[in-house]
Amino acid sequence: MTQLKIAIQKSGRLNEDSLNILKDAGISVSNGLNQLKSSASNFPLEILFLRNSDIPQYLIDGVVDIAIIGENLLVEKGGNISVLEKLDFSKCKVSLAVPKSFQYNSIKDLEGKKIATSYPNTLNKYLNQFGIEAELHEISGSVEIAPNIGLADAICDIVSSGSTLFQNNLKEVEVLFRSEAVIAVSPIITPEKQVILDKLHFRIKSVLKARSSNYVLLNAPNDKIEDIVKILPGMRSPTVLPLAAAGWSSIHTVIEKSKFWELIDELKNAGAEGILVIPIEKMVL
Ligand SMILES: Nc1ncnc2c1ncn2[C@@H]1O[C@H](COP(=O)(O)OP(=O)(O)OP(=O)(O)O)[C@@H](O)[C@H]1O
Ligand SMILES: O=P(O)(O)OC[C@H]1O[C@H](OP(=O)(O)OP(=O)(O)O)[C@H](O)[C@@H]1O
Ligand SMILES: [Mg+2]
Repeated sequence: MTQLKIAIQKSGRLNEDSLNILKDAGISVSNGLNQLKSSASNFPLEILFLRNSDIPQYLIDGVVDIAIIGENLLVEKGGNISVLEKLDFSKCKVSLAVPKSFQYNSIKDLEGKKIATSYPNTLNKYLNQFGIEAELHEISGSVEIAPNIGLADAICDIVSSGSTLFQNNLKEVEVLFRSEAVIAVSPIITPEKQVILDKLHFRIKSVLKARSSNYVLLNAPNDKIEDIVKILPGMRSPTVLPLAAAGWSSIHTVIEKSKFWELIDELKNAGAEGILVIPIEKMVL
């Protein structure tokens, strides 16, 4: 039987969230300690646990069909790998940073400077856009230490909370790229495997939609229903059910988490009471 091959980071930031999204999509994967390969028991999926930095090449060569990987790494490695879906975790930036004492006004200030980075291609492309020539030093980790040990004048690396920059007395001056974990697809996926991928993609979209939405129930006097319904986005139209108490109804709808706090004051002002917010497990549109 044909199986789709997915690469997942063996250990590190992406590992747990990657396994969780498969689990939420109803796919059971057993991954014992130090296991490098596993098969899902209830879906035609083979899982390979690999080093993050090796994954783009495996995709290019078609050794794996898809992968869960940071988009920043795909951009850095190039190749004809497509992004099927952004997964809303491992959000970070690839940024340029300089020591706090560096009087930075524009990218021109980096002309001729030494820059330490784990992302030389991404950085080169960015500098070329502005016609800046700099001396790039490629290092694979702990990049932020480079200016403090006299190795570089600036760095280009991943920034998330900014605490590593802060601890090393650096300030972010340019954001080159905003990244998050994605499902990446090999350029040489077969039509047979594409059918399996379409099924997996459908499930993952349902998981992502559910993760970003809540089910909301509220009570309102009947004469306020019209005003409240106007405020609510809903999948199609909110459900309105009568309460046991005469003249009152319960209104049910789905609200995107990002919009909830904007809507709540409007709903209360329009007469909504007893608002309940419930997580959604899956959402199939
Ligand atoms: N501090 C961070 N916050 C959020 N996402 C991050 C952060 N650092 C890295 N990432 C994202 O997570 C991915 C994996 O990062 P992780 O630190 O686990 O591995 P790595 O250092 O890139 O590579 P390796 O697996 O070779 O050690 C990165 O490619 C990036 O997309
Ligand atoms: O803005 P922050 O929240 O501080 O995160 C940014 C840091 O996180 C990553 O390092 P990681 O811990 O993965 O170590 P590494 O250099 O070995 O990859 C990245 O390379 C930055 O150094
Ligand atoms: Mg890292």
